[in-house]
Amino acid sequence: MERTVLKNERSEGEEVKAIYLTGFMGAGKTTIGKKLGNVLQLPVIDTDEYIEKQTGKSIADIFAEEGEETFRKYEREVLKVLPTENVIITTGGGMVIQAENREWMKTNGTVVYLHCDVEELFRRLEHDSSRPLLSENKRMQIERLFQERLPFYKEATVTIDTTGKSIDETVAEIVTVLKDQKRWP
Ligand SMILES: Nc1ncnc2c1ncn2[C@@H]1O[C@H](COP(=O)(O)OP(=O)(O)OP(=O)(O)O)[C@@H](O)[C@H]1O
Ligand SMILES: O=C(O)C1=C[C@@H](O)[C@@H](O)[C@H](O)C1
Ligand SMILES: [Mg+2]
Repeated sequence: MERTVLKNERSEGEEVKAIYLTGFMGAGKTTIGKKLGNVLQLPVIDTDEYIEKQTGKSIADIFAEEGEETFRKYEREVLKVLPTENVIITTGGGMVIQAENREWMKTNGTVVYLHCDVEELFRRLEHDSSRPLLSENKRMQIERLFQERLPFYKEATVTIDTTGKSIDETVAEIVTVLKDQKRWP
């Protein structure tokens, strides 16, 4: 994986630790991360998009041609080559399943878990066909994976419940919590 170096947009002494957004597929990490980046004036890197660029393949093709194990290896690698200051990193839904990744994110940044209940996740993902792990029995797969992963998501520094909230409301709540916890100046 190629290392990414960002132009430092914050003044010296103003560095903030990376903000990692975690959560289940459809929780809104990618969507909310982009808006949060606008509000906080921080660059945003999405690990799924980064892997797609580096490999020149879609996530679906990586799963189909190289298998999930290889995709998980790319996820481990990508975290290590991304900056750990002055950046928002929106992760793939399965980033937290590897202990090594959870440790890395906790050590190097603030981990913000975007929670969403299963009903709403299902509504958001019902007509989506881009996620290889939800290709059949979508409802059952969401419920099973969600229960399996919940303990890992809960290891986050901060949990934000997005259920029933608009994208803008969630963004505003993240900013408030980061400021309250002195994780954002
Ligand atoms: N209130 C809401 N908050 C977040 N997303 C919402 C909301 N309402 C609808 N959506 C839609 O749900 C989808 C969330 O998808 P998004 O790709 O951001 O999720 P993700 O967490 O990045 O998933 P993945 O783990 O697969 O990368 C988007 O299409 C978004 O427009
Ligand atoms: O939850 C998951 O395991 C995944 C989520 C997506 O972001 C992609 O990383 C991929 O579809 C796998
Ligand atoms: Mg995403």
